[in-house]
Amino acid sequence: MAEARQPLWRKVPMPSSRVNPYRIVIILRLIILCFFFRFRILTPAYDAMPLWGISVVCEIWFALSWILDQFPKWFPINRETYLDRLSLRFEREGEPNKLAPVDFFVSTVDPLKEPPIITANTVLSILAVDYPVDKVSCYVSDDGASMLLFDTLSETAEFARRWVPFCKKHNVEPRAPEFYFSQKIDYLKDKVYLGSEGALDVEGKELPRLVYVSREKRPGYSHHKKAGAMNALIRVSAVLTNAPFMLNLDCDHYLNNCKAAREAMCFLMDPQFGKKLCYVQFPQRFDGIDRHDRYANRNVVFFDINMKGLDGIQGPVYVGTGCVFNRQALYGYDPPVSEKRPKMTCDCWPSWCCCCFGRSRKTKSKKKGQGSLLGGLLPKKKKMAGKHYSRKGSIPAFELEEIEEGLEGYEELEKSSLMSQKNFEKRFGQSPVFIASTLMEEGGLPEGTTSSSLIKEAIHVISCGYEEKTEWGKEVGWIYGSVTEDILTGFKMHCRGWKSVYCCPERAAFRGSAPINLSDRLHQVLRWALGSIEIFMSHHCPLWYGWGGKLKFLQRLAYINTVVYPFTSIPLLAYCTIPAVCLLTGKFIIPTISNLASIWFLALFLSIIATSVLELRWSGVSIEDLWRNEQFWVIGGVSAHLFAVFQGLLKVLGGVDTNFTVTSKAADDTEFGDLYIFKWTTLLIPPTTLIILNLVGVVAGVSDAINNGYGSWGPLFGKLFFAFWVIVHLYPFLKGLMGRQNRTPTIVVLWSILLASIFSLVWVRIDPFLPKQTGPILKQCGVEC
Ligand SMILES: O=c1ccn([C@@H]2O[C@H](COP(=O)(O)OP(=O)(O)O[C@H]3O[C@H](CO)[C@@H](O)[C@H](O)[C@H]3O)[C@@H](O)[C@H]2O)c(=O)[nH]1
Ligand SMILES: [Mn+2]
Repeated sequence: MAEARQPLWRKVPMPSSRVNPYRIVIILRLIILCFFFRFRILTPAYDAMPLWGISVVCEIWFALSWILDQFPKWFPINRETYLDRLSLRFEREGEPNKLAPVDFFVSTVDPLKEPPIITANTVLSILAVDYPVDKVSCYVSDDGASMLLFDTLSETAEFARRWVPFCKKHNVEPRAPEFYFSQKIDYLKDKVYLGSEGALDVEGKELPRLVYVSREKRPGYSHHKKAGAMNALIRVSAVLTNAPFMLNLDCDHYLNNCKAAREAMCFLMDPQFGKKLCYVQFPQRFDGIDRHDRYANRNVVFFDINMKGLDGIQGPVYVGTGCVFNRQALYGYDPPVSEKRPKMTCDCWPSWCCCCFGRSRKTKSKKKGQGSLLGGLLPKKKKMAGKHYSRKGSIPAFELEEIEEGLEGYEELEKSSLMSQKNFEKRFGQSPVFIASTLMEEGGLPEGTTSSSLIKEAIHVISCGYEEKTEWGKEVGWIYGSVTEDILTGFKMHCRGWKSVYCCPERAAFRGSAPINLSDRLHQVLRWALGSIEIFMSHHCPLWYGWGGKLKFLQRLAYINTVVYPFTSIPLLAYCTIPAVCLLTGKFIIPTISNLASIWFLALFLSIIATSVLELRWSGVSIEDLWRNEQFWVIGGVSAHLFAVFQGLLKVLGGVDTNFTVTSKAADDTEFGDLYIFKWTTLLIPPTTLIILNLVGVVAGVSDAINNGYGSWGPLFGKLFFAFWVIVHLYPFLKGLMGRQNRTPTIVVLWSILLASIFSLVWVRIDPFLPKQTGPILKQCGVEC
């Protein structure tokens, strides 16, 4: 009994011996940065003002983006769950099982890029989940309305009758057949069970529900891609099963740990803490990535450093898959306010940290009536469900009293019910069954409904006109307006004051596939960056949206970072080009460097290295992963991100729409997206140009040094170092460009040759080996000549 009362999870703080040095170095780096900028700004290069100006602007941008990236990692934490206590508390012998029901959502759209067998695997892994069967329902959204998938799913359902009992009997992991059988183990070694009848016997044993959903689509209606598909699933599932929690997965992310749903319940069913949670996010882990992870597909730095940092503030961002939602949060409600007076400080250290600073001011200024959308609706709820709902939490207490006082006469009650019915329809659309379901906070279906009428209603709520003139996609459900609907949806919830939790069980909860070739990968980051730009240019931009709300300051910094990072491509490209330009024109951006100044340069480099090393130490990320991350930052930065910025501008200024190109899930993609050749070439040009520019710069530097002696070795070394940096960073890109994994369109090669010829021509014009040549390069040694 006492055991059952114990907490279901625990925050595991990072040891202070790890975090404190890390924080000290961050502060030092900030101070050094100030001195560095003092030097840079006070010593302009008078003969190369534009170059100097550009480089300083770039440096300032880099510093700002560093701050945006760094400070949300100030309070990293880990969490630990206790599954045994969960089942002690909610699964007592002889009593009905009290674990909360969960609706699983799987989305798929393109049967060619996402072969149905992948979805089938995911579905099987869900059906075999270690959770009470009557509490599991699996909804598959097929945006492609593919007959092939429909057939596959009916076969899958049939196969599940064998597969599920087999998994449970032998306790296998993972429960996606393809991945289970691809493990190199001798299945017959210690269990000879294939002949046993029991494993095949499914009679009498219940299986979880499996529902195939393909929403209606018509020309002339906007379908809002994945977000639209998810919103259709919210409504269908509300009508058919209405579990209070839903687990959302992309079709390729199968359940790798059959206890994943239980892990999430340790947080969501926590009596106090759970009520404030909008979702529990799991890290994304991947199969089938090349051993060296050339294109940083695993995103380890993001999943093991940034997300753990956010977990210590208001919670991880939602990343689109592997996430268990609280249904109430998706309905656009505010989290319940705790019974106690609102705390003036957060759990952060030190207590005067910026997030609390912002908050204590806000609590005072909170206006009456704010966030009380439901104020007028409360009586209706009471009437309909005959139960007191805790959504009271979202309404300031004094206001609630007012409402209750106003409810004296029955007439008034009727009137307000009518009003609220209207409000509900405005918000959720015209489905009485759906609206009734939203009031059942504990889940479950309204009484007196027949399954045939429910199915009819389910079809009604996925018709394409259903969302018109409602709040779906604006305040309710997955939010529309960006191809990275995930970031936007999570952001809105955090703005409302919800918290989220990052859950990293030892055995990865889910595993998915990632694009392995360069073209797919660049396309993916292009889409992500585009999504960010879309948010940046919308009214949901975290730079100005929701100030005065409940978004913590550091959390806001993190969200700002997620929408502005693509812009870094511009200074990055400029900064990478400047050295070559310097060498070609003989004008330098750092005219003279004093001993003191060189100390700031050195200190800056050292502190950059030190932060990385200390970050690796508290997170356990390997140096190789950090390196890949850095490399891909440059590769994506000078190509896909840059392109996204232009495409985003085009969209806003010219109204050119962005499309959602689904990432191929099959490991061996055969065709090279023939439709997108033009796009690809455009993407591949900037890095190619960059490399050529730098090679030219290096050659220029070498010949210059040979011609002019000792005087120019300094810039030459700088140049060599820089070329090394660029080449090392672009190495995986080059390999991808040349390698077999990626069939490069001939056009890219042609472009490169063309660019190379242009530069060679320029080179011939300024050949410093010719005696008495007074080309631009020779000017640089000035007096010495
Ligand atoms: O009209 C559409 C388009 C996409 N999808 C589904 O959306 C999911 C994500 O698409 P994918 O191409 O795999 O995107 P990734 O880049 O791999 O996905 C990451 O980034 C996306 C945001 O851009 C998130 O939506 C994803 O969940 C997240 O895993 C897939 O299941 C698709 O089937 C739909 O259901 N309908
Ligand atoms: Mn994916």
